[in-house]
Amino acid sequence: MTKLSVNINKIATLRNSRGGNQPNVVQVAIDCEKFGAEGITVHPRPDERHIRYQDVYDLKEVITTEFNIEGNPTEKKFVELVLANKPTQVTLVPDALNAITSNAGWDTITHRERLKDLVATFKSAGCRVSIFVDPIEKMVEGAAETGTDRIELYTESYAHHYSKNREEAVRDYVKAAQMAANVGLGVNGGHDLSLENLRYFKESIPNLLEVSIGHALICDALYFGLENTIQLYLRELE
Ligand SMILES: CC(=O)[C@@H](O)[C@H](O)COP(=O)(O)O
Ligand SMILES: NCC(=O)COP(=O)(O)O
Repeated sequence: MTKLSVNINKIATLRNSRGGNQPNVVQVAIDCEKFGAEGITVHPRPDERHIRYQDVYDLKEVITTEFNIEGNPTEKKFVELVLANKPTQVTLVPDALNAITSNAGWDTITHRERLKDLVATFKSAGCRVSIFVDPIEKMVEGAAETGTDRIELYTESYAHHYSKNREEAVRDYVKAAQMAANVGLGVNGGHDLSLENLRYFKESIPNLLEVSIGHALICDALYFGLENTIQLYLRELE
C-alpha cells in the first residue's frame, strides 16, 4: 500500500500573500486528514516564505496521521525544529537557499559522513529518516550506508518526461527502487507527481511506500475541491 501525504506548503504560500490567517494552515491539515490523507508534509525553508517554523509547532499539536518534515539539515534551525517536534518522519533535502523549490537529490557518497551523523541524531529522537535522492543506483547504495530508513526518489525528471515516453521516464526509478529493496531501504517518492502521472509511477514501483504531493494537488483542488481531490489521488494509489 502506498500512503498519500499531502504537502501543505502551497496553503501557507497563499496565506502569506495577504498576511492574516486565511487559509488557516492548521485547519487545512486537519481537513486533509478528515478527507483521507494518510500524512501531512511540510517543507520549511529559512526565509519562511511558505511554511513558518511556528506552523510546525502548531501542526504537531493536531496531526494524527504521519507528520513528515522536509528540509535541509545543514541549517541548524532545521535540526532544532525537527528535534523539538519529533515528527513521524524527517526527509533530508539538499535544497539551496535561493532555489525556488527542491532541484536535486543528495550526493550520498560525498556527504556520507555528515548524513550518517544526522541520521543517527534524528533516529535517536525517534524519527524515521528518509533521504531525498535522484534515481541513481549508486546514490541509493550510498544512502544505505548512512543508516537511513528510507529514500525519497526525486520524481521531477519522471514527471517532466512522462508525457513523451513514460516507459523511458520511469526506467531509472524502477532500477533505483529495486536497489533500495536490495539494500533494505523503504522507498518514498515526490515532486511534481500529479493525477496524470501518479498511477503509472505507483504501478511501476511495487515497493513504493509513500508519496508526498503538494503543488499539483492544491492546483487540482481549485477546480475539484479539496475533499474530492484527495479522493481522486487516493484512487490513483489503489
Ligand atoms: C522535497 C521536495 O521534493 C519538494 O517537492 C518540496 O518539498 C516541495 O515544496 P515546495 O512546493 O515548497 O517547493
Ligand atoms: N516531497 C515532495 C513534496 O512534498 C511535494 O512536492 P510537489 O508535489 O509540491 O512537487
